[in-house]
Amino acid sequence: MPGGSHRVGTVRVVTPLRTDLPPGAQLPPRPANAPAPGTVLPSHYVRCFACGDQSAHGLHLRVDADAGLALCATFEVTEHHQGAPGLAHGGLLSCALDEALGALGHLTRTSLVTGRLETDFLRPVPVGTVLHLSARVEGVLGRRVYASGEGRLNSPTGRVAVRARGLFVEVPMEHFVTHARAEDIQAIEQDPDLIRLREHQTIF
Ligand SMILES: CCCCC/C=C\C/C=C\C/C=C\C/C=C\CCCC(=O)SCCNC(=O)CCNC(=O)[C@H](O)C(C)(C)COP(=O)(O)OP(=O)(O)OC[C@H]1O[C@@H](n2cnc3c(N)ncnc32)[C@H](O)[C@@H]1OP(=O)(O)O
Repeated sequence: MPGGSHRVGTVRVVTPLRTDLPPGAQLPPRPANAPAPGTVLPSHYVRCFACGDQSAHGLHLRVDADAGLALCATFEVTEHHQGAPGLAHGGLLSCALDEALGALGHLTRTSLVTGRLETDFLRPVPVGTVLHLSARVEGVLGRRVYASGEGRLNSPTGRVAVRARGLFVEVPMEHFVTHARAEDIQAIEQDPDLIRLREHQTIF
C-alpha cells in the first residue's frame, strides 16, 4: 500500500503509512505449538466486547485458526450494532477486524495490542449479515507485528465489505496487569476462567 502525500504550499509532504511493511520485516515460521488449523481459538477475556461470551450486546466473534499465520472469524451483525438505521456501525466493523487481527497472537504465541489500525469501508453491512473475516500476519520486525484482514458478506467467498491493516505491538502480560483496574484483577483472581488463554498460550 503506498504512503499518503499532500501539498503544503509548493512542498509535497510524504507520510509513509505506519502499517506499511517496513524494510527488514519478515514472515516468521508457524510456531510448532501454534493451534492446529481448524481449532476454535478461545476468547482471551469473557468480558471482551468483541470476543467475550459475557458481553451481552458484544460481537461474540468466533475465531478459528487457519494454516500458516492466519485465522478466520465470524460474527452476526445484530440490531445492537447499528449506526445508520439497519446498518452496522463502522466503528464496530473496525472493532471486529481489530479483534481478528489481534487474535493472530494465538498463532505467533505472543500477546499483541493494537498500535495502529486502518480500515476501508467498501460496502454497507446490513443487520442480519454474518460477516466472514479473515486475517493474516504480513511480517514481523522486533516487537512490531504487521497484519491485514478483510470481512466478506455472508460467506467466506462473499463480497468484500471491509478491509483493514494494522500494526500490533507485542507486550508482556505485565502490560495488562499494570494498566487494569484493581477490581478487574481481583475478579480474575477470584474467577480465573474469565481469561481463557491457558489452552493455547503459555503466558499464564
Ligand atoms: C492477570 C490479568 C491479565 C489480563 C489479560 C487479559 C487478556 C489480555 C491477554 C491477551 C490479549 C490477547 C489477545 C487480544 C486480542 C485482541 C484484542 C484487540 C487488540 C486491542 O484492541 S488492544 C487495545 C488497544 N491498544 C492499546 O491499548 C495499546 C495502547 N498503547 C500502548 O500501550 C503502547 O503505546 C504500546 C504498548 C503499543 C507501545 O508502547 P511501548 O512503550 O511498549 O513500546 P514502544 O513505544 O517502544 O513501541 C514498540 C515499537 O512499536 C512501535 N509503535 C508503537 N506504537 C506505534 C504506532 N501507533 N505506530 C507505529 N509504530 C508504533 C514503536 O515505534 C516501537 O518500534 P521500535 O521498537 O522499532 O522502535
